[in-house]
Amino acid sequence: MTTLHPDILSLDVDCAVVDIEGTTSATGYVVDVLYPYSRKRFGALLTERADEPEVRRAAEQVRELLEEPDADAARIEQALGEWLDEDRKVTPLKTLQGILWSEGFARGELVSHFYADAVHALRRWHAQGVRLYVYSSGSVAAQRAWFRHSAEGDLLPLVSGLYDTENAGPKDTPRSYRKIAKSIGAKPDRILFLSDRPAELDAARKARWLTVGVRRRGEPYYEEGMGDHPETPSFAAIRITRTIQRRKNAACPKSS
Ligand SMILES: CSCCC(=O)C(=O)COP(=O)(O)O
Ligand SMILES: [Mg+2]
Repeated sequence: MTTLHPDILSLDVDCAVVDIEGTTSATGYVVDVLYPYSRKRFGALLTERADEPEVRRAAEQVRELLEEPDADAARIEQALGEWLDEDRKVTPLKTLQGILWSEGFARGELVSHFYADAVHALRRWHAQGVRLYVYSSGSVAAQRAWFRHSAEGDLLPLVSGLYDTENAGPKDTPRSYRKIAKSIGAKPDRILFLSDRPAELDAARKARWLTVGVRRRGEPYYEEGMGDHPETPSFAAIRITRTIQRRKNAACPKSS
């Protein structure tokens, strides 16, 4: 990484992978708008749509996590509510939220939030030919709806692939980042990861990715800081140069 100006981070990479909550978008919006939206609807989803394969599979995963094989819909709803209160990034919770949110976005009841600097940078990098990916604890279905239904319009065409805790694994585990790098076909040192959470940045670095902590005032990890990762308060301060001659096989093909 080169420093052009004390506040500008200049990086030479082929791909950027972005976290959502706290990084491209405000945690407050997720917690204040999306979480109550799902909480109100879990009961009906678990009872009226219990036979849908995704709902059945998520309910089964909740029972496994609780180690309560006979947990009924009411008990599962209670557990989901507790995980929401604790903001636990548990896969079946995220799957069920993803079902409800994507339907809410499609009906026009929800519109996603992006920080303006993130939208500008994603558009700029995409125009430069930088391949963009998302890695979030929110399910792939939720991510797709989130990017499609933003206040700035449909941002989904900017991204080449979406990763979550189901198709990649937990975000604080280096193995998940190795899996993503393999899936997108990029060398780890040609991938930039942007996140608000130091544990995720640590895991990405262990997988030999480049990391930048996005440290926005008012976000939950602001006070904790980004450890020893380079940090920025805004995507506006990140320049992607791609000056190194592209090597054979260095391209990042499209993924899921
Ligand atoms: C569209 S994803 C909604 C946000 C969410 O539920 C979540 O868990 C995001 O976590 P992140 O990994 O993006 O910090
Ligand atoms: Mg985050």
